[in-house]
Amino acid sequence: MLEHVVKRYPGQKSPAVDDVSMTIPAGEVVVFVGPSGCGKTTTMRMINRLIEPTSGEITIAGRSALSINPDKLRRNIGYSIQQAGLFPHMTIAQNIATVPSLVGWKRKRIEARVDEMLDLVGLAPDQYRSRYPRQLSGGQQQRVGVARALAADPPILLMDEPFGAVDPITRGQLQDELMRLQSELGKTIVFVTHDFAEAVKLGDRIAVLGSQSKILQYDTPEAILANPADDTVEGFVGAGASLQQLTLLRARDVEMEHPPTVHENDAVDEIRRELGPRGDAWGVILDERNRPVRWVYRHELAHANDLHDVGEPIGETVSTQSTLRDALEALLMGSNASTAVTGQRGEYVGVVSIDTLVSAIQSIREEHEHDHDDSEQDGPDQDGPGRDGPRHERAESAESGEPQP
Ligand SMILES: Nc1ncnc2c1ncn2[C@@H]1O[C@H](COP(=O)(O)OP(=O)(O)OP(=O)(O)O)[C@@H](O)[C@H]1O
Repeated sequence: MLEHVVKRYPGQKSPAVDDVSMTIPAGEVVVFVGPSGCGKTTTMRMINRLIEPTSGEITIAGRSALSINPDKLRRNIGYSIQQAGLFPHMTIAQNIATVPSLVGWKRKRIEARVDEMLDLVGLAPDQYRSRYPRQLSGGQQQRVGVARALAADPPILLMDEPFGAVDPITRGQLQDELMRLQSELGKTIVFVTHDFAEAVKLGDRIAVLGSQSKILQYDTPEAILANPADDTVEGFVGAGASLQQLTLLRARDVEMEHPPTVHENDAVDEIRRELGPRGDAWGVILDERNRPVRWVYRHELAHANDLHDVGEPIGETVSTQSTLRDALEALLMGSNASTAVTGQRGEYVGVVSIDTLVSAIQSIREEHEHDHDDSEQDGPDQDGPGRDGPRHERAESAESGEPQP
């Protein structure tokens, strides 16, 4: 918890951080987002006392951070930064072992922990433990940076633009991985970025900061997207707000549509009957294992004798775990204004149409229209669409193999 925290750098007229108060809930990911130079890094570094506040109070689990020896404090707070900040002259294993060695772990325990951490971040220990940082790609170095920050199992993790220096694809992968890790570890994470989309993806809560770290809005991503506190926040959220809202919901969270279905081997008359006389009616053709294969339109059936010969390929499908953003992308690549949704074994479940996507955005917006003022105290709304558990579970990728609802 930060209370009236001020940081004034020597020789500066105005403080870099001016009177910031906020509570960071345990076990959540809180993202500081704001323009360059607004004081995000300064605010974050005061939490582990890499920077000493000029005034104000910082308490961690009820204890004043200023009363804890700074070295001890920092050993309990993992820290990872842009470009990983690895020690170039030390091997990957030595880098990861930094804090465990400092706190006096036995050699065997450290070795086991290094391998466990490498596994956790998706790097084969045999291959990587003896390499030096320069022998790794940027993305791999970031992974090691995260492994090092987690090595001594600190309850709190500070991450300062940790994925800022990698290409967009690697960045997306690292974000997915962090969400997977967090769903296992449940750390309290403070994450700094200037990328609002990254904040939406990773944050349970986002603090939008203005100059001198003034908190312009501190709320869930849903609430900020639906109801920016003022013009500055709105400008920051940007024109992509509606699209970003689609990353907050999964296909399984919305009511899917269920057009008529037919199996390839069924008689053409069956689907004719189901679709009725309207030429623009359409349905879904399934194969013998119930996987969706083609869209079929009523007007194509006039002279058809066999369902193997009609329809348009369905192309990209999404799973019930996929986000609505994925569904939109699949929809835009296909021929029908709908995306077929499949279950764990690829079996057909229903379709998400463009109308479903539009109404999902509308319902998020309406839900947050009136609760904006008190949402800071209330915490996340557990009943709303998409509030089906901690955010990191909800937005995880389709590969997670979670049981279907
Ligand atoms: N050691 C320092 N001495 C003097 N001024 C500093 C120092 N560190 C930062 N500042 C100033 O404090 C302000 C906030 O800097 P800070 O690095 O916290 O911002 P930031 O939001 O993290 O920026 P960025 O996104 O560019 O990293 C800036 O105006 C910066 O110039």
